[in-house]
Order: sequence, then C-alpha cells, then structure tokens
Amino acid sequence: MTSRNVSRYWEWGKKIICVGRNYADHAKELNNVVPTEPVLFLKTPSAYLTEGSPILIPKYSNSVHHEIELGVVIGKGGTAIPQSSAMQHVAGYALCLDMTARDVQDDCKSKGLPWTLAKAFNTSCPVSEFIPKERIPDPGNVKFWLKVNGQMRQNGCTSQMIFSIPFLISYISEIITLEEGDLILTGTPKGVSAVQVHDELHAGIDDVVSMTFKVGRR
Ligand SMILES: CC(=O)CC(=O)C(=O)O
Ligand SMILES: [Mg+2]
Repeated sequence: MTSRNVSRYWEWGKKIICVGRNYADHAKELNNVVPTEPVLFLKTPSAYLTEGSPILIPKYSNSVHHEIELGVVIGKGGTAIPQSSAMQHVAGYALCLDMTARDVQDDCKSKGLPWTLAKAFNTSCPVSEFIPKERIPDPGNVKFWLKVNGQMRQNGCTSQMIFSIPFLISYISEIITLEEGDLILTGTPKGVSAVQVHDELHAGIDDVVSMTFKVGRR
C-alpha cells in the first residue's frame, strides 16, 4: 500500500471546516455579535489554491474580502476528541485565506440563507506550504499578517482567539468526525477589506512561512 504524505493534504479532497467570528475585533468591525459558541461553515476541496495560481473573483460578486487565518491540518482522525488530547490529532498548520464574497454574504445573511456562494467558490481557500507541527511549538501565540500591494492590512495573533485550537478540535469533532487531511480554518482578526483584480496578497508568519497570491477574475 502506498502511504500518502499529509504535507500535500489539499490533494486528498478532505473537508475544509471554517470557524467564523473567532476574533472579537473582527466580529465587531462587521457589526456581528461576539459568539458564545463557535460559528461553523464549510468550503469544498475545489476551494483550495496553492501559490502560482490566481485567486479568481466570481462573476456574481463585486466585493471579495481577504481574511487571513491560521489553518490546522488534522493528522489523526477522531470523533468526540477530548480537549486534553486534541493536539495529538494535529499534523501541522498552514497559513490560509478565507476569501469571502462579502456582498453575497451580506445578502445571504439578510435573507437567512446559507453562506455557500459567499465562502465556498473555487479558489476561495489559498494555502501556504504545509508547516509541520514542530515548527509552531505554541499555536496559542502565533503572530500572522497580511499585506495587500505592500500595505499592511491584517496583523493578528492567535492569542486573541475566543475559542482555542484544542477547544475547536473537540467541539467540531463532537458534530463532524475529523479525518486525516482535514483542514480547520480558525477565524480572522480585524482588517478585512475588498481586493481588486491585479492586487498582490502577501502574508506570513515571521521566521516560519510566507505566501503570495495575485487576484484575477473568472
Ligand atoms: C463574518 C465571517 O465571514 C466570519 C469569518 O469567516 C471569520 O473568519 O470570522
Ligand atoms: Mg473567515
């Protein structure tokens, strides 16, 4: 049997589970209530994008926002994982973008409709190279940033998260069985804003990883 390499998890077609409103400063900038339970939504595997290909703004949106987030790559699956052993299920991390058609999301919210069109379109989940777990010894204190055309737009730290990574793994796995190769996007800090065609998005975790993506249109 050939063994698969988790560092190329995006080729496996597993789940992308996203946590929304996990940073109070971002919830407030969009006039959303700060949650007392995690807000979850999904992206499909066709949302994955790796460096070298452009983020494509869908035809039906005029306002696609960047949301820079820390992603957690699951290495060992499980259901109802206790918080105390949750980190044993992590293979590594990725810096991720949760590209969001904000105009469509606002419309869905006002009509009480799901966010699929706003969140799960093709290329809506650009990811960095895989970051092995050992390279981030304290995932509760990771500083990350995003620049658009050289200008700092988002600058956050996972210490600001409302729900910690072990809590999220435990909470999600009570509802949805986690599998090897799944990716959890842990939410974005404040500073989200619209991108334009030809913009260059450059993001990083200092001394760990950086990534660059151009923006195009379908
Ligand atoms: C309002 C949102 O789009 C929630 C979200 O994705 C987040 O990261 O927060
Ligand atoms: Mg997000």
